[in-house]
Amino acid sequence: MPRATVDITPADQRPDEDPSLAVRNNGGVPPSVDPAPAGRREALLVLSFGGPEGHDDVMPFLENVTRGRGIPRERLKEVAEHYHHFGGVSPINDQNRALIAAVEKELAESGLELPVYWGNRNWAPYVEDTWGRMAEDGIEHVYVFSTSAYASFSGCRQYHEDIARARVATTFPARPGGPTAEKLPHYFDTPGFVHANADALAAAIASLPEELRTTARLVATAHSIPDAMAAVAGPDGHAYEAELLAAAERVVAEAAPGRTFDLVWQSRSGPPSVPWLEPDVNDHLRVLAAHGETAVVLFPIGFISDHLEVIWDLDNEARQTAEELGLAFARAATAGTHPAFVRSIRMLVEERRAGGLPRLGTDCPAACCFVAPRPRPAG
Ligand SMILES: CC1=C(CCC(=O)O)c2cc3nc(cc4[nH]c(cc5[nH]c(cc1n2)c(C)c5CCC(=O)O)c(CCC(=O)O)c4C)C(CCC(=O)O)=C3C
Ligand SMILES: [Fe+2]
Repeated sequence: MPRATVDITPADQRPDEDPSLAVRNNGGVPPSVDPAPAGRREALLVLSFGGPEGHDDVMPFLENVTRGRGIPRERLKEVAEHYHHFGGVSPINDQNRALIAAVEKELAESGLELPVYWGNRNWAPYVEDTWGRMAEDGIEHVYVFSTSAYASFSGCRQYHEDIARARVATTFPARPGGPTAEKLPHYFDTPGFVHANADALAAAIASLPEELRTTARLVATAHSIPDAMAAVAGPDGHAYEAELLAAAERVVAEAAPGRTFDLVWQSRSGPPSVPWLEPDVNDHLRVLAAHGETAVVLFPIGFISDHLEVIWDLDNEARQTAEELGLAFARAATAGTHPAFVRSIRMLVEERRAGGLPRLGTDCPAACCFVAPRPRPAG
């Protein structure tokens, strides 16, 4: 079970009244509960993290990611090395291109005529530029699919802020602010996302030597976040952990019914003095080995593609930890372009176009998941 060491700030004591926060939800345009008006020119935007495309991009990219967030310089140098191992190229960009191609095909096959655009927070194509292009193309409304399935500042609110920033930056005269927007809801519990992860978990279990398949410990992983960020995730706090737990339960129920699993955290950064969600996956493997476990299957449900945090932090670091401990090791793939996942993305769009009830991730309360940027030290 995830640890909860921080008091939840009750929803009614959070700064809901700050109007600037409300403006950041979907760029200040409330999503409609009515069906999409006929004839409106709409698009789908895949909004992602971004990643470097070569050695020279690495440091500027990392500075974009961590601006104002108090990550020590030493940590940046260490993470830069991870990227340099892969020629300075993050796999996330090609993975997003592949996802977009799969979604375009899915939309076309189901008769939904919706152009698909791509924009990132931290690297080209920047979402601000994409927004300008959508405005020029005459797009009036955009459904935003963010490449994170969960609540939290990093996984949800920051994407709302990206949308708001992009709308402010769009000054195209014929359409100031560009298209209106609605961010699609959290999708950790959609059948397609669950099924894609369950398929991958079953395959990873099957990759182990036969005698270990039924006894291997199943370990779900997700990006660690600061305790303070976890405490304010979702309208009542701790939604990041709760949603991950719910997703992992569904995935295990489908892939390995009746078996137990652990949920642990990876890729922590930030100064050691700041508490983040624990245990770390490597520490957890040590505990498992000490308790006589002989095999582990990691399934990184916190991510939707096998990007750097997966292929470095798990396939390299955690695998090495397991080897040192004598634990047999397998790692399940992420959802990627699994057809069931791609289908569920199309269904999210269809659901929003049909109107309907407010959903978390789309209709977030004003201060939901809000974490103030760390103030810079004076002087
Ligand atoms: C919850 C979460 C997700 C999942 C949701 C989502 O996908 O959005 C995620 C995804 C990702 N994180 C990524 C990369 C990085 N994250 C960093 C830093 C941080 N991540 C955080 C959280 C998360 N991160 C946090 C709280 C920080 C501290 C700074 C801050 O408070 O904001 C840093 C700085 C160096 C370091 O400190 O490690 C890097 C380089 C990449 C790209 C990988 C690639 O290139 O393939 C992806 C997809
Ligand atoms: Fe991250």
